[in-house]
Amino acid sequence: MSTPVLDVRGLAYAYPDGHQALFGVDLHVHRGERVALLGPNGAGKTTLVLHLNGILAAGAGSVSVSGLPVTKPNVQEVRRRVGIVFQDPDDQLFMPSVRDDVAFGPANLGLRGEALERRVREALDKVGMVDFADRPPHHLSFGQRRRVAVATVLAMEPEILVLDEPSSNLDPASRRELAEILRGLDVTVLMVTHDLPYAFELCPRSVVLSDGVVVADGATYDVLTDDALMSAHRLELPFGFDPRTIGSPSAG
Ligand SMILES: Nc1ncnc2c1ncn2[C@@H]1O[C@H](COP(=O)(O)OP(=O)(O)OP(=O)(O)O)[C@@H](O)[C@H]1O
Repeated sequence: MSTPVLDVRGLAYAYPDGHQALFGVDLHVHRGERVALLGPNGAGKTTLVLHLNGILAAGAGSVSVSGLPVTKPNVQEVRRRVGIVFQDPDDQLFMPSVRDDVAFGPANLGLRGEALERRVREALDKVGMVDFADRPPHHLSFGQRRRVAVATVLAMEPEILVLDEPSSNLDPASRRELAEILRGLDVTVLMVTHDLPYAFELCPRSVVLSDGVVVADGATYDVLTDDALMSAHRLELPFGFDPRTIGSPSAG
């Protein structure tokens, strides 16, 4: 099989106060996959994500992105390859205009002039925000800001897009629109979420992390319909949502 885009092996991590958050996590994500990372509060999902672009350094084990180890000397290239969209778009948008925010990363990589303009336009086009290029980000709705945050990451042409709770704080229409955008992207996706219907809709595969350990890794349908697994790890389907009555969504 090809080199995984994301290859996490035996990853263990303890915070400086001694709290052990990850115990030997293995996770392999291949090109084009969309994978949901599920698990109760405190499972270690954020801790894992912070290792993917070198914000945290592995205590034991390793993380590689398309064969490149996530280590200090590689951190700049790793951060181009791993695009993380954090939960709060305001953590990612700080320039006077949408265009400037989306241009910031590629300009840092040395892109200029028409090449930079094109990169920005393409990224905004992917999230349906071209018409907002001249607007100050703080004048946009929350849902629009989240889409711009996704564009800032796409403009780096990452190998993997990591999304932390992408559906949080979105109204139903914005939630659906973002799902359509994400489904249409030609990029590998790892999505951290407590929104199990969103995981079901978007990600054919789910990985469940609990107490710092991977306790399940398989088809999202199988994970969400495994009642013993779900209750053992405090995962609950919202009232009225039953994957069995919907059936497996297409992987497309
Ligand atoms: N800076 C820190 N120092 C010490 N312990 C921490 C720190 N950050 C997180 N933890 C602990 O590590 C464990 C994993 O936390 P983490 O934030 O990775 O979980 P999570 O799965 O992302 O949770 P949530 O779903 O609530 O976002 C928790 O027990 C948490 O209290």
